[in-house]
Amino acid sequence: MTTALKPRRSALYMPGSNARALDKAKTLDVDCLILDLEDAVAPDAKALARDQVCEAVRAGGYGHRELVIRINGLDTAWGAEDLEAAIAARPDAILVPKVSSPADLQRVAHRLAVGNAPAALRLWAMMETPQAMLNAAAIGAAGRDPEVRLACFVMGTNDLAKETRARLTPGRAAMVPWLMTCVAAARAGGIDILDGVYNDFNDLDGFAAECAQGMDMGMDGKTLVHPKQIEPCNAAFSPSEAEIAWARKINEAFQAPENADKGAIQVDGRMVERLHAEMGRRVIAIADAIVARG
Ligand SMILES: CC(C)(COP(=O)(O)OP(=O)(O)OC[C@H]1O[C@@H](n2cnc3c(N)ncnc32)[C@H](O)[C@@H]1OP(=O)(O)O)[C@@H](O)C(=O)NCCC(=O)NCCSC(=O)C[C@H](O)C(=O)O
Ligand SMILES: [Mg+2]
Repeated sequence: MTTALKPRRSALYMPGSNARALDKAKTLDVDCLILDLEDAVAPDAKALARDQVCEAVRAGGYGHRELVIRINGLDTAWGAEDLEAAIAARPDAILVPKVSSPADLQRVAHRLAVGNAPAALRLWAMMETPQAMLNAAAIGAAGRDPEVRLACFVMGTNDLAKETRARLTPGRAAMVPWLMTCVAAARAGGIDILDGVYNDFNDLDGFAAECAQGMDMGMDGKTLVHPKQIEPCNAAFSPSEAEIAWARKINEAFQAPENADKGAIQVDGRMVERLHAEMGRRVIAIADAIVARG
């Protein structure tokens, strides 16, 4: 299923056990909030986190921000209860951790159907296991199955590093093949994809470099661990004024009567095809959606 065009430049994780962070999130200029019940929450705090997160989602007050609850895996002691509580709370999406096959998503989707979850509630999938890298195409293909409701991949580079023993180095050479495999799988499935987190949140230069790399890779946005990463992330994943101007220029050029029957034309000394105009229309739509979101 093709998701509606919405900016997902920045997605901030926050531990569901941190009431202060849940409140503060209402003031942060972030596109998505991932309210975490999984790895950011200690076992003793799981029930408290579930209650706080579901109450916060029910109470609302988060404005344009897309609300996503990350549940624990269904193979854990908390997963089934998290899922039922999340369905009842009605967030925009439920993020399923450690997805390794389409069956992992189908199981959750079945619970959504049985629990009469609202039609608008989507599934997001954490891509963070070695099996997920090997099954990326099949998992992404679930995006074409309306019953699964899959809308977005989220790269879990910390778990991926742990499970594969690959190192997270500047430039992420070891991760690039997996990141690009998942970008291709997401696009084939018609869904969005968000890049993994940058743990060293005080290193804003390193963070900016990784945002630029994610943008070059085709990521729709990046997941974040700290509020200070939001502003540079939004800037990196927003179309620049120059990109918007170029997009408008090539669309206007193709609309000119003399170009009506042409597939390729010259604009400012560069060859431009209709596919570039199509790409430009997406840039303009994203820019308009960012403005509309306020
Ligand atoms: C890393 C942190 C624990 C640091 O927290 P803290 O020591 O409180 O930092 P600061 O003093 O600098 O905080 C300043 C203020 O900002 C608020 N804050 C901090 N982080 C967040 C946040 N994530 N969301 C909302 N608000 C936040 C503090 O409350 C302070 O506010 P104030 O009191 O008004 O001054 C912390 O940043 C943190 O917990 N980050 C998120 C950790 C997390 O969720 N991790 C799990 C996801 S990462 C992952 O697992 C990805 C994937 O699965 C994979 O495998 O890769
Ligand atoms: Mg993880």
